[in-house]
Amino acid sequence: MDEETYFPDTDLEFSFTSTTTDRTFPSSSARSSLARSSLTLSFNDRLSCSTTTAASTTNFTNLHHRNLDPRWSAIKAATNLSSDGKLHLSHLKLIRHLGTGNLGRVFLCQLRDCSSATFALKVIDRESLSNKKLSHVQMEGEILSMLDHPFLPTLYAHIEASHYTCLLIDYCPNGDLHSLLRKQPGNRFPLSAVRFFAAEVLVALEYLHALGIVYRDLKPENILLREDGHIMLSDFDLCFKADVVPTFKFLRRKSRKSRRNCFAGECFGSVMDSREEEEELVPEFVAEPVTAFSRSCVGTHEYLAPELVSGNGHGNGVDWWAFGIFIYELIYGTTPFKGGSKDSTLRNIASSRQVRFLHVAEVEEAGMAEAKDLIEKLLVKDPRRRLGCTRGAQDIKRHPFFNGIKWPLIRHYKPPEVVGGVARKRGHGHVGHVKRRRWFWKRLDSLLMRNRNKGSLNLSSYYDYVHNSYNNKPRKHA
Ligand SMILES: Nc1ncnc2c1ncn2[C@@H]1O[C@H](COP(=O)(O)OP(=O)(O)OP(=O)(O)O)[C@@H](O)[C@H]1O
Repeated sequence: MDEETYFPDTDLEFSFTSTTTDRTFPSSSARSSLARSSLTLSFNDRLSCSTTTAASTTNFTNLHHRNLDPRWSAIKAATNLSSDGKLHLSHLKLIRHLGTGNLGRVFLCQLRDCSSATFALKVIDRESLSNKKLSHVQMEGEILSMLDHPFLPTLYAHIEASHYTCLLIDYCPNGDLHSLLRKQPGNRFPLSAVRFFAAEVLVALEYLHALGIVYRDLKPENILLREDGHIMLSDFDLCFKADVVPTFKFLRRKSRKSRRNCFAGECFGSVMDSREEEEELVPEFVAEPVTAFSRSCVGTHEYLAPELVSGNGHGNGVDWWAFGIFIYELIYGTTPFKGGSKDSTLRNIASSRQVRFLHVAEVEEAGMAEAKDLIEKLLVKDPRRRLGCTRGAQDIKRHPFFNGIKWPLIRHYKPPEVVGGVARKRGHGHVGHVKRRRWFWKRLDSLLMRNRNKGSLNLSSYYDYVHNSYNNKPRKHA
């Protein structure tokens, strides 16, 4: 059946008309009132987007690291039964609205034939977007299709249906890091939790940079928490892509050399061992878009790097600056250059004012000296001298703040136990709650069916209603 024809009969339209959002869901509710917005002034980056032509494409690859994930198998089973071998919206059942972003709405959904396979479905109505926002949609789709990393979303399917672009990605049931931060005493995470979240974000950024992707929108709001408590970076619409030319760079590293004293060409095991420190040049593989260059001013005010604010062009260094702001915010509950207004924040960033640390008694714990040192090295105003800008994430990983982290094992680390950290398992009360809502939706659906019989539906007016009732002034992109 043609997508155009069956689309209005799916649950999707059904939920567009719903006025219910799960207010207990941490990311949708908290974000709507607090989330800071990202700034987009111009968009003239070098885009290497391919145009989306397929009516409906499913992103399958046997090489994906989640290949053995039951959700892939469930999708494969659904598409095997599909007449054209593709996933369609009719395969999906919407459960509830999770949140509304700059580009579209996100729904929790499951496969009709496999209720245990849950996903997040980002639905973008292309007809309602300006050309600039359409380019962001294209960028987000393109970036998502490139990703294969445990701390980044998996794109299970990219469905083009009528004027909707739908992206099926991992569902993160534990909300976002900004909401979680706001639940902590004093809005601050313990240093052990900061180290954990920062390390995972660092690894995700390293991966993006190795693909030539500069993220440009790092902030706690864009870090979602998976079911297992590990992070998932989201929101790729402000990224820009550059060519990465992997190179070998030579690092100066101190090493201890042992010298044995030999006599007359004879070496004795018992002779004195003298150890001395020497500097040696060690070749290191760097895959970092160090020559990436863009002039667009995008991001979130408090997180903008000075070179972004000045508009003189920027590269990968903006992510390392934002990484410094991010660590600061997780430790202190606020950002270091925040002023009374957005303008004064930007002025503080652009000025020569260096980062200052708050004096909070509870914050002074073991490891703070290393944390402050790392923040200072990341918040260097001149990107040429900023940690990470020349040799990438390797330099940051080596900083003493991250001492003891076994980087290859990081995805197996136990996430920190913080206040409100892991969603409670659904008990009977919750099921009842969902059932009540379903009943409500059913009524809406029958109302819709009656309306449909009377004449054509006006989706946008329903959308406006839904949109306005969900969005009580989010911290939006400026
Ligand atoms: N994979 C996901 N799992 C759970 N909730 C999600 C997921 N993706 C998005 N959400 C929720 O949906 C909301 C909207 O997300 P979306 O990515 O469209 O916009 P956003 O994060 O507000 O960013 P922007 O407006 O900058 O594009 C988010 O605030 C979040 O609460």
